[in-house]
Amino acid sequence: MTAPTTVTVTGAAGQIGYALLFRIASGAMLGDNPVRLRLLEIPQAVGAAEGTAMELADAAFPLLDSVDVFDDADAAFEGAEVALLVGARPRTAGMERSDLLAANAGIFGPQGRAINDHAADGIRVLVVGNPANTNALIAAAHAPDVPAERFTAMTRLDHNRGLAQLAAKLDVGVGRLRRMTVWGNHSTTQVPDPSHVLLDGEPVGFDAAWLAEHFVPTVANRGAAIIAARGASSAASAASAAIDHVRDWVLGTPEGTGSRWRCRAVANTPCPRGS
Ligand SMILES: NC(=O)c1ccc[n+]([C@@H]2O[C@H](COP(=O)([O-])OP(=O)(O)OC[C@H]3O[C@@H](n4cnc5c(N)ncnc54)[C@H](O)[C@@H]3O)[C@@H](O)[C@H]2O)c1
Repeated sequence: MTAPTTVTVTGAAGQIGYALLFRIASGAMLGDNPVRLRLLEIPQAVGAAEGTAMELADAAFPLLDSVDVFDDADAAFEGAEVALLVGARPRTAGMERSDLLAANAGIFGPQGRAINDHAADGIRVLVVGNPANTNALIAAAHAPDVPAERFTAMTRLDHNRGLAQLAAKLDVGVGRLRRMTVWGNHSTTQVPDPSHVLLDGEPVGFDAAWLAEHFVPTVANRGAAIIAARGASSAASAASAAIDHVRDWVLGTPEGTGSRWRCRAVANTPCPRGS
């Protein structure tokens, strides 16, 4: 039998955590591979995380090897091969950006150190908690023994939002589109870019005015639109994007989905046809 992969998830009792953990346990993230879940929460939320662990057990996932709950980062990251850093300090009313960064540095600095000292050698880290890019940088800076490219910040939700808008505009299924790009930060200043998008493998053009006036602002402001409609921030779609990000990173991108960059720039090998 294949040895289980150890996956650590922080913020496990939060709304993204609740949507994420069941999909990891089902095999949606790592395929037909058993998983060992290690959940990290703050002490006040450990009880809620234990409730989620009970539900995970009750779901009887054949691929779920074990679930353990911790309030100590060193223990939670022990042997981790994949880490999803979801828990973060949200910005509250009256909070300056500098206060937000300081509060998150107090979370992601120690977690980076714990990853450095306790995770498996091949650890892959996805930072979801906002401000995701800055938090990833902080975590990486505290893990000098882990190659920096092992720390990533999530833009996949913006990517998926872009694909959904394009598919609706073209009136096609999202699965027929490839090579969506998002430049910049996970924030309203991002630049979603469909200029390399292929429909069924063929280039497709979009009206410049539609892109500037509808597409870019819709994708960049989608988070706020979800909050306005739902009364809570994106959770299931964020969890789904995290699953997509890690699955493609660990198992490889589907054919025709941007492997050209990877095979040229990273592996320095010729790209397979159709990539
Ligand atoms: N990158 C993206 O595309 C994206 C999309 C949506 C949300 N987010 C961000 O993801 C984060 C989580 O969102 P949510 O809706 O699940 O929030 P939430 O408030 O429902 O849950 C956050 C959880 O993190 C926990 N937590 C706080 N500090 C922690 C610490 N030091 N260690 C472990 N756990 C800790 C909290 O107890 C809570 O259970 C937020 O920062 C949110 O802004 C990012």
